[in-house]
Amino acid sequence: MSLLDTEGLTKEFGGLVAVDDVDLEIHENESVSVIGPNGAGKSTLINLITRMLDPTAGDIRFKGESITGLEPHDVVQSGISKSFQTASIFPDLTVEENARIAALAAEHGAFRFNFLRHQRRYSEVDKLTRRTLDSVGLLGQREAPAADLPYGDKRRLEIGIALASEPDLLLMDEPTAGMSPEETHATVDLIERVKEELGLTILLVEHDMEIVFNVSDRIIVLNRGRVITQGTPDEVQGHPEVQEAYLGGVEL
Ligand SMILES: Nc1ncnc2c1ncn2[C@@H]1O[C@H](COP(=O)(O)OP(=O)(O)OP(=O)(O)O)[C@@H](O)[C@H]1O
Repeated sequence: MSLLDTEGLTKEFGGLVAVDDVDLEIHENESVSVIGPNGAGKSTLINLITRMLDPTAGDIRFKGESITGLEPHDVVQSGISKSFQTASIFPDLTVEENARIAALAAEHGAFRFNFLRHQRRYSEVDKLTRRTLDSVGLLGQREAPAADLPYGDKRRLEIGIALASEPDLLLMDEPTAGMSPEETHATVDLIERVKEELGLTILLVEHDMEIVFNVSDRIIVLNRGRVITQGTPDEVQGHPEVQEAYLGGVEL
């Protein structure tokens, strides 16, 4: 069974069809990248899955159940998390405080219906905070104000914050945008490591083809809201429509 699938997923903005009748299937433990030219509908697709946007038509299923009617925080509780760009970090708080807030938010959902067990949960928040920082290699910097972290480490913290809810599916929208080559390498290594260690499934939107071809088991190509092809990196690389649509005919 697929972990996530969409059927006829469509989003219109006025007369513009940003996501057009998209059927996707993402399997457990896969790394899938969505690529396509500017305006192809990649971010809109991710925002539909996190329920930040309402679809015009179609259905989204996670672990076999429709999530199309859920609120965004219920989607997180169901096991889907998105690594937001710097917006999710509180710059005046320390790295540890940032991770703790994410851990608290994650635990809050779990103890919503069980207030008597708050006390026990606090030690779980401690554990989760520590594990979150450890998983992204930031335990050593836990006392630093988040604002003082180098850019690449800020992005690691965001990935950590997304991991605090212990998701099954991690969505990432251009995780290496604005990074130096060294930071990009470190982030790609981090993505691969957390995927292995935490048994994650990853759905990635990315422009950097080196990253896409390195980390993806499968690539989905969008153009004008429609899936024009999908397959392994090798299959997609040679596809004439991809070269035409995505690269304007330039060889990859
Ligand atoms: N909130 C919105 N209101 C109106 N139009 C929108 C909105 N969000 C996106 N669009 C339009 O929908 C289309 C798809 O946009 P989207 O941001 O999903 O593309 P993208 O593939 O992520 O592009 P990029 O690679 O440039 O980030 C574009 O034409 C965009 O202008």
